[in-house]
Amino acid sequence: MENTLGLEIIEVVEKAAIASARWMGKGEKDTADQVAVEAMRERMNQIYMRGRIVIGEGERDEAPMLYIGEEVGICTREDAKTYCNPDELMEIDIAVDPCEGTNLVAYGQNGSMAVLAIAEKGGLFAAPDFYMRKLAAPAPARGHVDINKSATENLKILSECLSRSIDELVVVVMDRPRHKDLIAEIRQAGARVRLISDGDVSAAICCAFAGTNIHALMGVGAAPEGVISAAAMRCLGGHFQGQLIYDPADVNTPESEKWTRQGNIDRLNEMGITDPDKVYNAEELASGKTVLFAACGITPGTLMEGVRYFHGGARTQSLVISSQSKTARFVDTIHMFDEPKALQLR
Ligand SMILES: O=C(COP(=O)(O)O)[C@@H](O)[C@H](O)[C@H](O)[C@H](O)COP(=O)(O)O
Ligand SMILES: [Mn+2]
Ligand SMILES: [Mn+2]
Repeated sequence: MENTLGLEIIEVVEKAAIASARWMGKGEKDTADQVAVEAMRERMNQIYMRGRIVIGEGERDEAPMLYIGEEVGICTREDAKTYCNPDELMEIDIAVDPCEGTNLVAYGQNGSMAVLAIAEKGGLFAAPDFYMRKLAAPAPARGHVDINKSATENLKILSECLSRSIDELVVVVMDRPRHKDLIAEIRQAGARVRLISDGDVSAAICCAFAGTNIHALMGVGAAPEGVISAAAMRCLGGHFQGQLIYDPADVNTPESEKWTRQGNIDRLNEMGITDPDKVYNAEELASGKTVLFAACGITPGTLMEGVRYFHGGARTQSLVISSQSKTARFVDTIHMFDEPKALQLR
C-alpha cells in the first residue's frame, strides 16, 4: 500500500495547507476550512486508490465534501475500469482533518495543520463526533501511564520513565472551563502547564518527539482528532489512550447541550459499541496492519513550519509517518505555481 501512496499523500496535505494558509489571519474560519477541504479532495481524487472517508467533515447531509462514507481516488469512479484494475488495489480507509485548528488559521496563531491518516479497510476506528478524554505521552512511558490513574499519579510515573523531576515536565491541556480541576491538579503536583486554545493533534504527536518540551497531553478534545493522533502515535511508538465521553455533563459545552446521556449511549450501541466506558489505546484506534499519517503545517508549529509564500510559489513543511517502513519523514517542499522570480533556499 505504502510505496507510491506515501509520496502522494504528502501532496494531498500540502495542497490543503497552501489553500488554507491564504486565509491566515483573515478572521474567516469557515473559508479557511472550506478551501482546505476542496484542495484535499481534488488532490485525493487524482490518486490511483480505492479510498473511503471514515472520519471527515461530518455526515453527507451536513458536509458536501469529504463526508463520512465518501469514496475517493480514481479507482472509485464509475469509469474506474478504464484506468485501474480494482482487484489489484487494496481498499483503504482515510481519516481527514483538512484544517486542524481553523481558529488558529483565522486568527494567525501557531499550530494549525492539514492532516490525514490511512489504513487498510477497517483499520481506523470510525469515531463518532463525540468528545474524547485523551492521554498522550512519550514512548518510554507507554503502558506505564494510564488514563484511569489520576494526573498526579501519571506525573509521578512520567517523571520516573523520563528520568526528570516533576517540575521538569510540561503538560499540554486545552484551555477550556472543563479542565479547571485538571489544570489545578497538574500545577499542584508540581508540573508546568501549557494551555492551548486549539490543535490537540499537534500537541499529542509532539509528545513522541524528544526536544519539543511537551511531555504529555491530558484532558478532553474531539474524538475524530483522537483517532488521527492515535494513528501517528501508533507508528511512533508513543503512548495514546482515548475514552469517549457520552455524558454531556462531563464537558458542558454549548455543543454538548444538544445531546443527552442516554441518546449518546444509544448512538454508541447502534455503532456496535456496547461498553461506552471502554478505554482505547493507539493500537485499537488505529488497528490497521499498515498505518500511514501525513500532516503539513498551515501556520508555524512545534513540529513543522507553516506555509511561506513567495513570488510565484510557496514553501511547505510536512511530516509523513509510516508503520510499514518505520519512518517519520520531514519533507520540505518548494511549490512553483507559475514562474517564480527566485527560489528561496531557506
Ligand atoms: O482544536 C481543535 C478544533 O479542530 P477544528 O474544528 O478541526 O479546527 C481540535 O484540536 C480539538 O480536538 C477539538 O476539536 C476541540 O477540543 C473540541 O472542541 P471544543 O468544544 O472547542 O473544546
Ligand atoms: Mn480538528
Ligand atoms: Mn478541521
